[in-house]
Formats: sequence, C-alpha cells, structure tokens
Amino acid sequence: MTLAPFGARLRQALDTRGQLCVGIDPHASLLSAWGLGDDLAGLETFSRTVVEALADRVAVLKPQAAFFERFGSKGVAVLEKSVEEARAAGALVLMDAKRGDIGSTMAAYAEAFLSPAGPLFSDAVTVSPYLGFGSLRPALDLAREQGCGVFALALTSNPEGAEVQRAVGADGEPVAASVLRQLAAENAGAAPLGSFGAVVGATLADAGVDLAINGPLLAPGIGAQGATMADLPRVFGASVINVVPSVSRDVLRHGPSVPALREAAERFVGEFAEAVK
Ligand SMILES: O=C(O)c1cc(=O)[nH]c(=O)n1[C@@H]1O[C@H](COP(=O)(O)O)[C@@H](O)[C@H]1O
Repeated sequence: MTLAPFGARLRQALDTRGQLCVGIDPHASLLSAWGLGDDLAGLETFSRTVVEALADRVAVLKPQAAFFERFGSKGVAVLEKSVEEARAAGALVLMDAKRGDIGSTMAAYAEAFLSPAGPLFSDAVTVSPYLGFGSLRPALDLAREQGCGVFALALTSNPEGAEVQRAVGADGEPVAASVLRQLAAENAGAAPLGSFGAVVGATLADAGVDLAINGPLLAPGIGAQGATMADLPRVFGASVINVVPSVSRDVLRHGPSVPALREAAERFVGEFAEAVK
C-alpha cells in the first residue's frame, strides 16, 4: 500500500501534534549523563526510552544515523528497531543520514531508506545536494513514488557551511538559492505542502534567499547550538509556517525520565506556537 504524499502527512502531523521534530542523537556524553554505558546496551536503552517517551506525541523523530553506525551492524539493528517502533507509534521518521553521491549510487542510498521493503524504511531522509542537485534524482523519484520525503541541505546551521552554500555560481545565483529553486520546482502544484524540503539552520543571522519552496523547512540549531524558537520568524519570514523546528540535545538532556522528556518537548511546541502567533 502506497502512503499518501509525505508533505500532506507532515502537514497533518504538525497541525495535530504540534510543530516540532526531536532528534534521536545518542551522543556518548548523553549516554553517560543518563547513567548508561557507551555501548550497545546503552544505545538500545537510550533509543527505546526516547521512542517510548515521544513517538506517540511528537510530529517528527529524526534519528541521526551516525550515532548508531559507530556501533557497527548491531548499532544499525538498534536503529532499524527504533525506526519501526517510532513509526508504529505514529511519529513520522526523518532519517538523518545526509547521503549524497553520484546518481547511480544515490539510487542505492535511496533504496536503503525509502524502499518499503528495506529494514530502514523511513518517511523521509536528509540528503546532501553538493554533488549537484541533479545527482539526487533517484531519491526524489523514489520518494515521490512511495509517499516519502527528501530534505536537502540548503543553508546548514554550522558556520563552515557558508563557504560552499553562499558561493555564487557562474550565472550569479548563490548555491543555496539554486538548491531552493530546484526544490520549489519539485514541489510545484503540491497541496497542502510539497514533500521536498530544505534544511535551513535556525542559527542564521538572515537567510537572504527565497524560502518559499512550497515545502517543509527543517530548522536545526535550536537549543544546544544557540538559536531559539523566537529567532524563527526573523530567519524564515512568511515561510515560518512551514518550518519544522528541530531540537536534539536540548530535549534529550532531560532524560532518562520519560515525563521530563515529554515536558521538554511540550515546552518547545509551546514556544514555537508563541513565536509564530
Ligand atoms: O540535517 C540536520 O538535521 C542538520 C543540519 C544542520 O544544518 N545542522 C544540524 O545540526 N543538523 C543535525 O541536527 C542535530 C542538531 O542537534 P542539537 O544541536 O543537539 O539540537 C544533529 O543531529 C545535526 O546533525
């Protein structure tokens, strides 16, 4: 059974559950703060606890694949279980894998995360367009076919991103603007929201590019990286309604208490609603 388009599913989740994505980022320091070992058992308990606390109430959960991959195949098995359980509890899962490769290899990455037959099947995946936006074609096509989403890095939250993303092409168009323009073309005609999103850091002083892509705008950088929900209207302007604010450490540090994790997530949902009022 093919899913409804990701953009429609996301819009509904944001409207009913509140506008928030929580990252599942099992940093070694967080495992230790939770009284867990930096090992497979710690990873398993951490992920299970986050899913139990948040998957039935938060719109989007975003596992960061690297934190699982560092434990090898057994860590990836924990990731598979987390994705499956989170989706079963009603959260949309955005796999933060940031993959990007030549088109033919990109097709395999797309299958890994967006083919319903795969054990890591997710609602959406983060990708890097810096081998050229066209190299993402297999992921864009498979996502469209399966009712999934793709989030391409446009203006990332880290200060180093600008040297590539703000660079101006031979035609005078900044690289990030070109990524956003091509995402907008993928989303043309979609309602209520397209399935092809951009990652735009909440930490930016000023986006300085057209963010009206008729698609979701994932905004990491809130909390541990210094941005707040109150910054979003300034950075995103009228497109703030399509922002999916993303918080990892500043929610996760409240664990392992399930009520405290829930309270932290709820607080961020409230702060977003307040900021865009
Ligand atoms: O794609 C992302 O999610 C992402 C893009 C970006 O520009 N900046 C960024 O921080 N992220 C991810 O968002 C999460 C941020 O975590 P916290 O800083 O702990 O909230 C990490 O998993 C990052 O890999």
